[in-house]
Amino acid sequence: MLVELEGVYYRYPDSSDWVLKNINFKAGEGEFILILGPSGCGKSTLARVLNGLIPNFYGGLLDGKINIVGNDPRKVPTYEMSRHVGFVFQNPENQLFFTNVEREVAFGLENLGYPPDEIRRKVVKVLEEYDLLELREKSPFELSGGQQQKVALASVMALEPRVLILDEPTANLDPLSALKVLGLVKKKTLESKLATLVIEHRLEIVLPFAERVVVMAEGEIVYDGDPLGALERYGYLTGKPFIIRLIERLEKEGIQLKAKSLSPEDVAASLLDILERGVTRVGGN
Ligand SMILES: Nc1ncnc2c1ncn2[C@@H]1O[C@H](COP(=O)(O)OP(=O)(O)OP(=O)(O)O)[C@@H](O)[C@H]1O
Repeated sequence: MLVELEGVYYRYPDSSDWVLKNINFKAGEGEFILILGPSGCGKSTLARVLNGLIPNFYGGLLDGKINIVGNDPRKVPTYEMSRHVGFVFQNPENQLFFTNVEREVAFGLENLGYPPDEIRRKVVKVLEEYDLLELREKSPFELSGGQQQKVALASVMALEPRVLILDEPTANLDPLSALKVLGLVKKKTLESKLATLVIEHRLEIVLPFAERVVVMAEGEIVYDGDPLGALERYGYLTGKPFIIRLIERLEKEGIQLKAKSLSPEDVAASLLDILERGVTRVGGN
């Protein structure tokens, strides 16, 4: 397991009650997990526990068993945690500081004391991987929202973290850029055996990538399971994604899709199967 939380409670220095209550959560290699829940339920607070900003930066009272890639954030400084846990903020502008993309990506590695030639090698590799090599001399602030998001992601990925947390990664992106960024993250999660946690409201875009959904409410985890179960119980939290509305609309017509998952590939395969075999209506109107 890369992440193990057992009976975790947390309160900020000025909170009147626990903000996280009895959190039991594990995440292993290659998992892509979507974290859902209404505003104020504790999603960002949970992310801060995982990257060590809680308690190292925020203070407060943190209780319970915590193991993040073999580390307890209460015993390890935040910069050391950043080696293991990559965190991409909702607004990438807030984590970009330098006058060119290359410097931006190199910064974290310099901070961790890597030798210059190793830094150069790692920077080029990550810039290539994220299709940013041509933009290496540009200021991150001249780039589009999608490109900035990729630079923020590349800067974090250059440190080769085992756990990746994305806080509303698609908030500033058009749907196509959002799909591209998430596709890249999903690929990386599987290839490098990361545990990736995505906090996101735009279910429509993230759901097809997630095999596991965690729903939080008032500081507790109230659901941890497959995406369909989460939608059945908590669909009202965010509105149903397009793909679910499509499946329900077809069911109304008596056409049942036998998709293995909600990924566009599986839904398309199921639709093609129907086209090939012809429609067999079951009930419906
Ligand atoms: N720095 C802080 N100091 C004190 N209380 C805080 C702090 N940050 C968040 N809180 C409180 O902790 C609770 C959980 O907030 P958190 O930001 O984790 O929720 P969230 O689910 O991420 O919300 P959103 O979706 O709006 O980002 C809320 O009641 C919030 O007011």
